[in-house]
Amino acid sequence: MTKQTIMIIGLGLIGSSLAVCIKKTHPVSFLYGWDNSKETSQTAQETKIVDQIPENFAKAAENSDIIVLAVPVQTAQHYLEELATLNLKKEVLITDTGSTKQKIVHTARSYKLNFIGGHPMAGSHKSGILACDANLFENAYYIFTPTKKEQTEQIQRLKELFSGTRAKYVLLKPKEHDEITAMLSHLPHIIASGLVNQADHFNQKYPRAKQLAAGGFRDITRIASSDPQMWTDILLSNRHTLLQMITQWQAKMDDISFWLETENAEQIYHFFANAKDMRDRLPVDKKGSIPAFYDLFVDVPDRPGSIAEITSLLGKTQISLTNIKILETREDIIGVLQLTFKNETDLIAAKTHIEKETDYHCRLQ
Ligand SMILES: NC(=O)C1=CN([C@@H]2O[C@H](COP(=O)(O)OP(=O)(O)OC[C@H]3O[C@@H](n4cnc5c(N)ncnc54)[C@H](O)[C@@H]3O)[C@@H](O)[C@H]2O)C=CC1
Ligand SMILES: O=C(O)C(=O)Cc1ccc(O)cc1
Repeated sequence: MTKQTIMIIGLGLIGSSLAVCIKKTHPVSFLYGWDNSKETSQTAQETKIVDQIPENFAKAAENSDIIVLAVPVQTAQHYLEELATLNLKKEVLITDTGSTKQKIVHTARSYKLNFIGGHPMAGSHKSGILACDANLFENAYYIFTPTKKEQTEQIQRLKELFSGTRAKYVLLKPKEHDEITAMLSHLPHIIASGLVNQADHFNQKYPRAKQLAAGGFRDITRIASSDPQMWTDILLSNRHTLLQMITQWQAKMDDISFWLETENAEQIYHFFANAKDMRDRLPVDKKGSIPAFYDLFVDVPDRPGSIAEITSLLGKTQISLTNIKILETREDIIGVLQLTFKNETDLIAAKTHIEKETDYHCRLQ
């Protein structure tokens, strides 16, 4: 790739991870970064994730060959509006990373911008520049949503730009994209958060319920830890599709209620058997669409020194942690420590080590 100037707007999880991937494969390119958080901009500058945080947004955008919007989906709409008022280069190509595509593609078209919608289908329930990960997109799907045949050349430019992600590129129509992601990503987020909210209410009656949350509850609700603002934006921008899917979901729940009321064991069995069959046939590609972080949950007694004991144990073995969080700190009970690792090897090594050296119980979810 010839020397290009690229501007990344939004330097959170996705923007900063893309910036690192671009720099890796295109070291001669020049990267501007723009973020409305001073702290994030400062981190991006200090860690050299981008080459420059410009003082003047408009000048930097006008100087860019490619502009990547990696901000929340509603914010991306406003940036398109602003970009449309600038004197951008004639050949400038604008793309985004948002989780929904119809609205943004429509807005870009209304401003006659040279725009291709993009969506790297990998991420995490973590956000912000501190979660930046050069391997985040490896083997994940990276969707582009061109609207015209003539956009082949621009798609090629983007494929080259993002080659360092090592993602698998897929082309979809914006509507197809929004329907598929509504089913496989947006509706599951609603259901996961709904379950947690219901359990929260239940917890008032049985305060120990939270502590007893079993593996299944943790598995299905992991994504309820995602950024609430990001998900509010996503839902509102895929409203019509989601309303239909929620209606279908409600009908499925009505079926279950009816089979329970009528004690219809056969139908209930089919419900589970059919789901098991489909679930067991899902491709085992670990990063096909989702987490790039590996969490270990350790039950620790609530006594001074237990957290330090674990971190120093891991320190001695050179297993590096990317994050540590205390999930439960109430006095009389055992606490849960959430340890996050960058890869599965570190996760398994840490689990084996902690279990060998202590009597703490470890769980993967
Ligand atoms: N988190 C995930 O797993 C995935 C997210 N996406 C999409 O990518 C986009 C970015 O998501 P993340 O990086 O996860 O979010 P994030 O919250 O980690 O990063 C967003 C960044 O945008 C900045 N920002 C917010 N408003 C701004 C404004 N007005 N001007 C400049 N900067 C602003 C924030 O300070 C933050 O650094 C969203 O549209 C999201 O739907 C796509 C795939 C996966
Ligand atoms: O961590 C998870 O399970 C996710 O669901 C991450 C994610 C969030 C938003 C997207 O548009 C794509 C992937």
